[in-house]
Amino acid sequence: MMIEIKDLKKTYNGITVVDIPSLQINKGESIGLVGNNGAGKTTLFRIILDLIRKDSGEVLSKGFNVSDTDTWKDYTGSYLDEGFLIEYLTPEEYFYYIGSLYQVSRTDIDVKLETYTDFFNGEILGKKKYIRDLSKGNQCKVGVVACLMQNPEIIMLDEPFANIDPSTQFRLKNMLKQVAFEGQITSIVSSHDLNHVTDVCKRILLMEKGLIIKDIQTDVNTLEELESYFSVMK
Ligand SMILES: Nc1ncnc2c1ncn2[C@@H]1O[C@H](COP(=O)(O)OP(=O)(O)OP(=O)(O)O)[C@@H](O)[C@H]1O
Repeated sequence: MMIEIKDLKKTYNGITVVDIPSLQINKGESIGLVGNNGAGKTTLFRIILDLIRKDSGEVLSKGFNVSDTDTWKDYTGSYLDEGFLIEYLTPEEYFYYIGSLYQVSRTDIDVKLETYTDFFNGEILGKKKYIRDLSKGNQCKVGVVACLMQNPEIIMLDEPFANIDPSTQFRLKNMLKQVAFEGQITSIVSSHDLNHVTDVCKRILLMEKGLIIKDIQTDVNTLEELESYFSVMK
């Protein structure tokens, strides 16, 4: 078991924004998290990463409570927003810094960066630009690649497709599919793009008002099922 959630509740001003009595995510699963604006996806991510306080319940990562332990940080790669980057560094400096935290040498970082040449599309490396001066989409690319540089056992990405161009979406999908195919890395990816998540993720969690109202193993009918749910909601 990679992640286990028990009796989790979070409220803001008396309104419940996350309410998950029980959820288990197994090692190697690829999870797509969908739900309309305000459904609670980002809040759930932040609770799993121990970035915000929950009202009750617990999140266990490989059996250990994320609020009481730090070991999960060694194998958890996440990119939720630009706040996860260090904006006064260039992308290279940032990748080396991440490498130094995770015992990955500069040479190994350079070798890995070679494999992202197409993904970066000539706009990230060698530009002597600080991360703060990159476009939002390019910042997202840096954040996603930084996650993968950490040799993580689990990656968590919040709307990674939102600001990236169609070619990069395609490449990111292939990267995530590869990760899912290899089955070594557990992934949780939120998206408003139902095509992307059903294409990439083998299991879809649908959130509405803090609740997980559908938990589906992706099959040929899943896209249609989700589309009909969201069209009813309009
Ligand atoms: N710091 C906060 N104070 C008060 N309410 C908050 C706070 N953070 C989130 N919320 C509320 O919690 C609910 C869930 O928000 P959340 O950002 O988790 O949704 P989401 O599913 O990620 O939405 P989106 O698709 O728009 O990113 C929303 O109603 C939001 O307004």
